[in-house]
Amino acid sequence: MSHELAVSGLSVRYGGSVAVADAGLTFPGGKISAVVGPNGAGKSSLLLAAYGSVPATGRVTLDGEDVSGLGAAGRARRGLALVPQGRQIFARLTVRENLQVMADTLGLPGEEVETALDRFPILRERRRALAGVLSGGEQQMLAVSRALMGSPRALLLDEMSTGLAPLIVAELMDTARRLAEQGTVVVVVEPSISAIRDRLDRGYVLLRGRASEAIDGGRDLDAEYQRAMGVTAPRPPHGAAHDTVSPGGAR
Ligand SMILES: Nc1ncnc2c1ncn2[C@@H]1O[C@H](COP(=O)(O)OP(=O)(O)OP(=O)(O)O)[C@@H](O)[C@H]1O
Repeated sequence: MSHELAVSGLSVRYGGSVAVADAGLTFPGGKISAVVGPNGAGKSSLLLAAYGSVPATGRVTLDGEDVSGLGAAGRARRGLALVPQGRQIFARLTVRENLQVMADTLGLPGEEVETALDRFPILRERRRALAGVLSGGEQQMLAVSRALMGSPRALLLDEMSTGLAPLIVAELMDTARRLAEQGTVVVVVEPSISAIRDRLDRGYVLLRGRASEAIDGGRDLDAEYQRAMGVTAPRPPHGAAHDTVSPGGAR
């Protein structure tokens, strides 16, 4: 079954400043969607608001069910999962203990911990290691595997690829693709998608809290983002030379 996550009229305010302004975005299962925007555009705020861990106005629906009235724990139990920026694993617990905490939180049986350890071979190998001593890529795999416990309907990945080697990013994107093929909603949020654009199906550009229309195709999404940031000149008329301007306009 293919799932769907949608937000409409979603706004996030911190005191007097607006981080997300009246956003309306739809994330269908079966596809890898991206939200791309520069630092401070409101990407994390958007994800956290969808997940229910920052106060927001507007509506969030999962498979048509309005979950706006639920907190993060309630939304997690409905099948929404978030890998937050910075991963937020428990550094002083072992890999296995980190997974056990999630199993306990969601009331899952012990076998789920074994399944989570098997999701990436390195996790089983390092199951007794303290999570704090894992490499960045290993920590990200732990965070992703933990988020997948309980088979969520929608997985939100906040800056998953930051600081990771291309091979690790490729492995994580393979996992994302397998999930999407099973109908799971997969949303990746990144300040740059140049390295992964061929792995993306669609997405939105977010600038100063405002989202674009949905854009199909990772390459078109990246091109639109570059254009919006002033990195690439608008596509010239047919037959004319294609100028590339300096990236000085980008933040
Ligand atoms: N807890 C907070 N309190 C006050 N302002 C905040 C808070 N969190 C974020 N902001 C502000 O909201 C705006 C959007 O921040 P947000 O972290 O959502 O952007 P982002 O696109 O995820 O940025 P980055 O790529 O740097 O992580 C920024 O101006 C930021 O300073």
